[in-house]
Amino acid sequence: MSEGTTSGAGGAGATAPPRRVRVHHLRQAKAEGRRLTMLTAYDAVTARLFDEAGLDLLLVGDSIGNTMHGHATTLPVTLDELVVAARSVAGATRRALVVADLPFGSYEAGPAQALASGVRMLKEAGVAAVKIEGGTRIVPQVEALTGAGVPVVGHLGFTPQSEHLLGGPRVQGRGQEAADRLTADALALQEAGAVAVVLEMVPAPVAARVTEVLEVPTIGIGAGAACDGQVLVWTDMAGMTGWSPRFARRFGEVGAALTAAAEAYAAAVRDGGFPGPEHTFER
Ligand SMILES: Nc1nc(=O)c2c([nH]1)NC[C@@H]1CN(c3ccc(C(=O)N[C@@H](CCC(=O)O)C(=O)O)cc3)CN21
Ligand SMILES: CC(C)C(=O)C(=O)O
Ligand SMILES: [Mg+2]
Repeated sequence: MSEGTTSGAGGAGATAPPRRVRVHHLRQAKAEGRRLTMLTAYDAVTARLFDEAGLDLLLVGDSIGNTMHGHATTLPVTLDELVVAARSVAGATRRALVVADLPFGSYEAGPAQALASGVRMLKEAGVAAVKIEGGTRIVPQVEALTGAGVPVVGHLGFTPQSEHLLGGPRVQGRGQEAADRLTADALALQEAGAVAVVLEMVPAPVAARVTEVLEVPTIGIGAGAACDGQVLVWTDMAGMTGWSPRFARRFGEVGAALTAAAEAYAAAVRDGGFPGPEHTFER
């Protein structure tokens, strides 16, 4: 889905902003067979880089808890924390559609709670959609958000906010009954108004079937190649971590590059090579 990166085609000049990806483009991309690309981002620095790289969607994930705040799970992340991160991402993004997770405890109580949290994300952070975990049990929340103009992305399969209930990071939807339940959940989310559904740690044939029956796109993470799009946690994608889930691929060694830059800086300070005359105000 890269058509929006060619800006200025209408004669508006080289400085015309790229066309913004919007929620109605998601179904359109699926119908036209264009794969959707999504990465997490937690701050303005990475959001600008990923937006310039042409990513279609950026997810301000509650994985910020693991990746940036050093928690073992996503559970401690608060709505206040995620609103700050989402505001940074949305403010630094020109083309990508920005989606923010609603964190654990900010939507489960019911439609009113979900709506209050979703409205904060659009009003205070300026994102275009929110993502919530769960199927049939959160349909009232999806309906309330959608009805109020807050687009919702669903999230099925392994849902990290329920990891204690699920017994850890486990593949979900194995076996006929579980696969049928997952498919029914996906259809229920779409019926309630979800604009896309993330499938995490789902057997590839099950994700393929869900992708086939849905009109809205599926975005997979550990869910095989048949999904309409893919999402990864950026620190896994860029090689920032020692360990990553099996479903992630390192597309770079940014962690090693950053360590090398920091070492070079420290060495130059120690040996007097930095700052040089060009970095110095003589008067
Ligand atoms: N860095 C990072 N990457 C992620 O993809 C991610 C997060 N953090 N935090 C939020 C959730 C949690 N996720 C996780 C967490 C752990 C595993 C894990 O331990 N997987 C094992 C076993 C999987 C199995 O075969 O059952 C693995 O080896 O990949 C997977 C996904 C995915 N999300
Ligand atoms: C792994 C993705 C889908 C997510 O929810 C997150 O990064 O929080
Ligand atoms: Mg998440």
